[in-house]
Formats: sequence, C-alpha cells, structure tokens
Amino acid sequence: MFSTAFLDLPPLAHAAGAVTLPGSKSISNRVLLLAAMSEGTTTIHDLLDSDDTRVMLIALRTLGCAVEQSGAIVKITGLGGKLPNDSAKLFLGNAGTAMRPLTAALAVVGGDFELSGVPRMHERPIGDLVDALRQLGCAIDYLGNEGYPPLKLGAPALQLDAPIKVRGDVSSQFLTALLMALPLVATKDIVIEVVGELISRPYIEITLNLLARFGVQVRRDDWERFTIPAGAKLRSPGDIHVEADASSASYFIALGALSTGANGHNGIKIQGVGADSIQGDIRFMEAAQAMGAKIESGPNWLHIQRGAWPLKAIDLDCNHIPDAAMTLAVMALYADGTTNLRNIASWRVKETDRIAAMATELRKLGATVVEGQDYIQVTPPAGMAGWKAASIHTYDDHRVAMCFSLAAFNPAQVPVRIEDPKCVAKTFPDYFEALFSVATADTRNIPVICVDGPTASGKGTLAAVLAEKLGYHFLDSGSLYRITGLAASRADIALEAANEAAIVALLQSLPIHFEGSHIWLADEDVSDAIRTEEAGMNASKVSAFPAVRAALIDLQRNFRKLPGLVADGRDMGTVIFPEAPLKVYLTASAACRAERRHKQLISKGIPATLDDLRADLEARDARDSSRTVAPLKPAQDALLLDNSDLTVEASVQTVLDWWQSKQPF
Ligand SMILES: Nc1ncnc2c1ncn2[C@@H]1O[C@H](COP(=O)(O)OP(=O)(O)OP(=O)(O)O)[C@@H](O)[C@H]1O
Ligand SMILES: Nc1ccn([C@@H]2O[C@H](COP(=O)(O)O)[C@@H](O)[C@H]2O)c(=O)n1
Repeated sequence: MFSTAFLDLPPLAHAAGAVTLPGSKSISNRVLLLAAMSEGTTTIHDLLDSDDTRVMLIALRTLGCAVEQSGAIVKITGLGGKLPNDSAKLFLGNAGTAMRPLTAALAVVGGDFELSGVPRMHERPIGDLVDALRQLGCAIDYLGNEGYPPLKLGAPALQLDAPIKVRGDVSSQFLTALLMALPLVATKDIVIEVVGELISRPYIEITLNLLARFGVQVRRDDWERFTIPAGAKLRSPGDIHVEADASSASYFIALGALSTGANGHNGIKIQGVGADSIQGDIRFMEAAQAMGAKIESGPNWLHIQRGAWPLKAIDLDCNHIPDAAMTLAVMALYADGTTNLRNIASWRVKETDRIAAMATELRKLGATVVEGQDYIQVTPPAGMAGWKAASIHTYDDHRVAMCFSLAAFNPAQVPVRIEDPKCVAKTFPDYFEALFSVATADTRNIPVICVDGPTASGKGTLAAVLAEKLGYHFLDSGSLYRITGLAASRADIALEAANEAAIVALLQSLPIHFEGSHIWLADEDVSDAIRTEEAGMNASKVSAFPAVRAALIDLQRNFRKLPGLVADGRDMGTVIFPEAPLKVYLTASAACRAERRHKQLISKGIPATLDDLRADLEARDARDSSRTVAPLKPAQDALLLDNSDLTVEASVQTVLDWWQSKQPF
C-alpha cells in the first residue's frame, strides 16, 4: 500500500494483463456478521482484508466471538445469537457495513453497548434504522447528534406483532441490517415494510442470497414487504467463498475500455468475479458496454477490451450501481459528449458527499460539470488543450482515489496527483500496485530523481527517504559495483585492468536480486558484506573498468518503473538517466563526511579511525573523479546541495521543494 502524502501518476499510455481482485466488502462484512451470529463454525475463504473488515473482526472478537485467521482464510465459531460479552464499546471506523448491521443485531439481542466511529461516520445518518428498531422495542439512545452515531444500546422489550416500517429511500443498509438481525429473535413471523422507493436493490439481493446460505429463507413481496419466517435460525453453511469485489472490478473494467494493449497483450482479465456474480455492481458491466467496452465473461472471470473510441456518452439511472457509478463519471472524461448519471442521491451520504466531491475534482481536470441533488452531468475537457494537470483531493474516500487514477490515461499526457492514496485501504489496500502491474507509461514519462555525489555525502540516506516519501522505487547503484567487487575478490580475481573481461563474465553470471533494502547473491543476503570499507574500495576499483560499467547500464535503467524512481550513485545524472527531470549533486566537506562515516561504523561496532577514513574516502573520490568513463562530477543541469551544515530532514525538505517546484500542480 502507498502510505505517502500523495501519489503522482505520470501519464499512463497502455494497460494489459491480469489482475486478481480482493474480496467483496459487502459480502465480507455480511458473511462475518452472519457467521458470528449463527450456530456452528464457518470457514470463510478469500475474505477481504481491509479497514472495514478489520473493524468488524475486532468488534466480533470484543463481543466474545472466536476468530482464527490464517491469510485469506478466517474461521469463525458462531455464537448462536448469544453474546458472551453483553457490555462493550465498539469503534467501527467509517464502515457503514459494520455500523448498521451491528446496531441492529446488538439492539435486538440486547446488552450494554456503545457504537462509535470516525467523525465522518458521525455525520452519516442512521435515524431511520433507529426508528425502525425502536418500533420493535429496542432501547437506543443517541450519544451525539439526534439521528447519527455514536449510539448507546440497552436491553430491549421486544414486540414482534406489528409490521416494522423502515425507510428504503436513503440507504438500503437499514433494511439489510434488519434482515440480518431479526432471524436472531424470530419466535414468530416478523414482517418488515419498506417505506418509500427502495434504493440499491441489488444490495438487498446480496443480503437475501447470503441469508439463504445461512439457512434463512426470507419471503419477499415485491420490494415492499419482507417476512422472516417463525423459527428462522442462522446456521453455518460450513465453508463459504467470498467473490472478488464487483465495485473494485469497475476500475479495471474501465481500464480495459479506455486503454490499448501493452507488451503484446490486449485487454484486462479480471480474476475472481464473473458476469454471474451475486453483487449488484456487476451490472456496471452493462454501463461500460453502453459506453463502448467489449466484455467477455466466464466462471469467475471477465475480459475487457477497448471497443468504441472515444467512449460513448450515456444517460443512465445509476440507482442500481451507486458505488461503481463513480467510475462512470471518470470514464465520462473520455466520452464523445455529455454523460448524465441520475438517481444517485445516496452519493451525498456516503464516505463523503460524493456528488460534490466528484464535481469539484472533475472540474480541476478541465471537465464541465453540472451537479444537482441527485445527478451529475459530465462534459469532457475541450480537446487536448482543455485537460489540466490536477491534484485530486480524495476526501478519505477510497472510491474517489481509485476512480480518479483513470484520469492518468488522458490524451494530453498531463500527470495526476492522488492525495492521501492510503484511503484505498478501506476496500482495496493494494489498488495502486494492481494498477501498476497492468499499466505502462512511456519510459520518458516515468520520473527519475538522480542523487549523485562523493562518498559519505549522505546520498543513500537522502535518496531512500525521498523514495519513501514519494512512493518511488529506489536504486542504490553503488551496491551493484560493490557486489561485483565482492564476487571478484571471492573468486580470487585480482581487481586489475588485465582481468576486466573475466570480471565482466563473472558479473554477467551473478544471480543478484533485491528484496526491499536487502540485496541477495543467489541465496546469500550480502547486504552487510558489501557495506565494509574494503568492499567500498573494491567497488571503486571495478567501477573504473569501462566494460563493467557498460555491463551494468541496462540493469540500472530497468529500475525505472511506475510510479517513479530515485537513483543514487556517481553517474545517475550524467550517464544512466541523462534526461531525468531532477538531478541533485550532494556534497559535504571531506572532514564532515569522514566524521559521519566514522560515526556510522562505530555505531555498527566496526573499529575505524577518523584519519584513516578521511584518507580512504579522499582516495576513493580521487579515483572516482579521475576515471575515463563516467567520472564522478555534477551533471551540467544538476542542482548542487552542500549538506555539511544540514540535517537529513533539512536536506530531504530542500530536495522535495525542488521537486515540487517542477510539478504542474
Ligand atoms: N545531512 C546529514 N547530516 C548528518 N548526517 C548525515 C546526513 N546525511 C547522511 N548522514 C549520515 O552520514 C552517513 C553516510 O551517509 P550515506 O551512507 O547515506 O552516504 P552515501 O553518500 O550514500 O555514502 P556511500 O557513497 O559511501 O554509499 C550515514 O550514517 C548517514 O546517517
Ligand atoms: N553509479 C555509481 C555508483 C557507485 N560507483 C562506484 O561504487 C563505489 C561504491 O559506491 P557507494 O555509493 O555504495 O559507496 C563508489 O566509490 C564508486 O566507485 C560508481 O562508480 N558509480
């Protein structure tokens, strides 16, 4: 997951390949609650691992439910509707799929409970559900504002005779909550009557479908009346598999529809969900097809290719696909006219006011947007010149972050910044990794920051922090010369010009691989072995051989991958990435560098004297600067930074400011 303050997406050119999506949030949290409340043990496969499922699991454990987790398999021993802990405070983050059903289940079972969430959760209405539960005799108090969490629940005095009325036109989650909770107390037939036009019906279908899997057949009369039969009991189905999330699939369906192939492949294959999914958002497929996508489907897979181009503008009632419809609003940027998405009033009470959020952010990109209480109309930017690079605010809303990533395919090739990318953790923590696994960019558009300079100036430290803050890859090019020197010494090859060909032959056979900050030579972790002063001096010797340098060029350039790279070395800016948009030449006085290296070695328990270290680093710098190929020197367009009197933090901030000054947003 990218936990950076922002993630800059360079212009993306193509996309092709296969993605496996995480489990459905709607199914995961429903199954968790049903499994916890049922009789028997349920083994759940492919459960979504995200913020929303995590808060649900914590809540269930707090209530006394036994939960065993091993990877994507979770085993729940059901409580059979009886709570071992009938007094608890539950924090449910911003998970509507946890707050609403848990409120209903705990209110009917009874106990002393407090349910709260993040500030936004306390702005999301729950009054209609509370009103319905109070009709049943449940004891519920508001701890903050009337109609909103946090809530306090007490012991109910249940009256099940009269039909329970619940509004269906604000959120279908209120009805879902009642449907899942009432089998816990169905000593007689319990009737629920929906007031107002029921929205998001497909989500109710998921609920009914899962209740049936747990042994409860709800009778449905149209979409107005639901009866839980007397004697209904939740019983574990044993094993249950969670489908991949159809709402998450919408981003990759859109990707297939708007991008051309790459690497000899065409189209996007989505594993884990097919056209026969029980999730309502799968009908996003039809909307995408109406806009031009070509889609094939099989058991648990979809394959999407670009069809019509530009995409076709549509006018659609999106009530049946409220979450996935946000993706249509971004696809509309690539359409041949104005797209009108109607009947989406529920957007206003989701993680954020999604109509306002989408309108604001689409306008930043150059679109013309008209918004109403329950609709949004999007007209694409006028031609290439109409597109603007934009920093997309994401409102702590995972879907805003994910759908706006698709704007990076814009024909004007302007970059798009996604603020707070970690908000995708709500449903799809590795969304951007999945995107980068299928998307490609023109290499020249993948940003590289070069940090060159003499020994112990702090290049590695600076470059690693920059990479972490920007979410970029990191190339420690010196490690490649260090490994070469180490391997040659171990092979008893003297580091002399006469042995240049032998050293290159050895280098080309070396099984080097990187794992985070660790470097492996075959199955040996050589990260420490290459860090000695002797290894540094040997690296300096082999690095002076032109054939060794030539042999390492492609390997270094292959580090340039989405979303970007920070490269540290001696010739990053002069030879390896001469067209990099930012080149930093980092220096510090020799005395200062010797002192830093001394401290570094002593802290690792390696004995060293200041004088020897200074002599060594000056010798190394002299050799590096005087060699014939790729000598150590600042690139002509490098920015010089002498950090003798700067802290690491100050150096990092200086370079981040330089980088920001080059961005269009
Ligand atoms: N601005 C700074 N102020 C104080 N200490 C620093 C600063 N930058 C780096 N250091 C410290 O200096 C030491 C050397 O830094 P680092 O290993 O990053 O240098 P380098 O230029 O990558 O060296 P080499 O070229 O030998 O790999 C480290 O202990 C690091 O913590
Ligand atoms: N791009 C580079 C990087 C390093 N070298 C040589 O390797 C030695 C070790 O590098 P460190 O950054 O790990 O200290 C260094 O002294 C250089 O001789 C290089 O030539 N080009």
